[in-house]
Amino acid sequence: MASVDFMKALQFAAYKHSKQRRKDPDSTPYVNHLINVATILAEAGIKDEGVLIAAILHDVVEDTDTTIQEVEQLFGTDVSSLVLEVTDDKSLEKSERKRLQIVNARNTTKRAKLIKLADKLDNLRDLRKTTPCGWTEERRDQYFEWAKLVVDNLRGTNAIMEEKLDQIFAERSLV
Ligand SMILES: Nc1nc2c(ncn2[C@@H]2O[C@H](COP(=O)(O)OP(=O)(O)O)[C@@H](OP(=O)(O)OP(=O)(O)O)[C@H]2O)c(=O)[nH]1
Ligand SMILES: [Mn+2]
Repeated sequence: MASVDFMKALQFAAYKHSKQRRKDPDSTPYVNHLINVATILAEAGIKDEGVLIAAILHDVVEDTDTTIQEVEQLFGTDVSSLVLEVTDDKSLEKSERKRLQIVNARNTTKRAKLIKLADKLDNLRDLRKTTPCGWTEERRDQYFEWAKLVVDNLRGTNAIMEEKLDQIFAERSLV
């Protein structure tokens, strides 16, 4: 059964991301991505509550006005440190952020790696269906190639998610 803390995280994230939409043609509410990431983890056998809560909150600092301090006050240090580990530094150039994701993936804690794998899996599932609004085919292809490099540095973490990611990479002949 879902805990009070998990439901509070979902409520908080739904509120904070309420004005955001995904970049797909249907402009799916952003919160669907957060629910998908937590669902992927649950289906991969993850019962660690801190990981599931941090999955719900994984984009709240990167993509809303929420600070990491606010996450810490509301959800504690365990969750906030996980969220921090999966948050890109938006003050850096995009190319640098993307490079750092590849490099830093290896040194991330195992629990943060789980969230990163689930995040990439959901984003790649979306990309497999449609090209995000405003993206060229080339940008979509580059995302697959970049995601493969990140995932390669997250391996040995969860066989179920890695298998699903490998299927997607194989479909696109990225091996
Ligand atoms: N595939 C896909 N992605 C979408 C869609 N709508 C929003 N996004 C978000 O866009 C991000 C990927 O786009 P990029 O252009 O590479 O990254 P940027 O947001 O940092 O500029 C992902 O951020 P993220 O979750 O923080 O992950 P990451 O890719 O930065 O690791 C993803 O969640 C969509 O319809 N499809
Ligand atoms: Mn995400």
